Amino acid sequence: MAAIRVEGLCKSYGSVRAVDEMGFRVDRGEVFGFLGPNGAGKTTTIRALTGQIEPDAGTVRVLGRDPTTEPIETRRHVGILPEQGSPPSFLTPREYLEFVGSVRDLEPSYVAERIDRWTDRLGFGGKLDTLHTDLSRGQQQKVMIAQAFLHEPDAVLIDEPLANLDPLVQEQVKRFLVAYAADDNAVFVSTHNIEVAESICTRVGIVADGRTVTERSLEDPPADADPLLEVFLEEVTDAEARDLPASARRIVEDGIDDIDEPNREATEP
Ligand SMILES: Nc1ncnc2c1ncn2[C@@H]1O[C@H](COP(=O)(O)OP(=O)(O)OP(=O)(O)O)[C@@H](O)[C@H]1O
Repeated sequence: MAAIRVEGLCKSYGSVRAVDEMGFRVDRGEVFGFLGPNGAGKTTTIRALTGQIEPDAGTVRVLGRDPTTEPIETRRHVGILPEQGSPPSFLTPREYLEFVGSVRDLEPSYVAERIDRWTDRLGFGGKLDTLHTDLSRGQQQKVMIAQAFLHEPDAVLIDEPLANLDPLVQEQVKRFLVAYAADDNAVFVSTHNIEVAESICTRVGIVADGRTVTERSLEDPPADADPLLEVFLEEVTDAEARDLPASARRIVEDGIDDIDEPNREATEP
């Protein structure tokens, strides 16, 4: 059984079709990269995976549960790291992580051990009892990473995992994500960052215009495989071109220099 399965997912906001027949699956053992440009429908898909919105159509399953009908149970079993999420300003990291542990029905001694492990791993031990409001954005991101993994979930949904982190911590988090997936867990990473995807993902789905336009394994790629950036640009440009009227499509497909020049002589005074 796939850890995460999405089939024919559609979601509109008024007249905007944000997600249009989206489909992909993520198995245990994979770091799946959800790669797409701004407005491609990534956040909307994550909101469907976490039960925050009701799809107009399609099937979504996370660890065998339907997030639409079981949003709380689904969220209890997965780890979620939202892109814009920040811990509550009026709590310290220790208080917040203890709160997350109690919401997840974890034993206090287990939570204390997990807090120690995460503060060591990410190096915010000195800030455990400082109010979040007095932490830097990167330090707050570390706390958010710790909360997502506190209960050792079988599947994690991560939006831009390395935002605001310094290069050293980025490297540590990347290695951790790879090792976490290798331990028979499913890691879903939504990102714009092709280098991040290339360095940690076993497979990527390129998303454009509300759907997965192509998927590609990054494990043992053939020597003549096109670079991921090239594939990404080509797929995204193609998807954008499909939505344009014919005249504009020619500009996108041929490049602006290849468009026939209007007869300047005829129009110039
Ligand atoms: N609440 C909303 N109301 C109306 N339109 C929305 C809403 N949320 C998203 N959209 C539209 O849906 C489309 C997909 O948005 P979404 O946020 O899912 O994209 P995204 O891939 O996460 O983009 P980004 O990388 O910029 O965060 C966009 O055209 C966006 O303008």
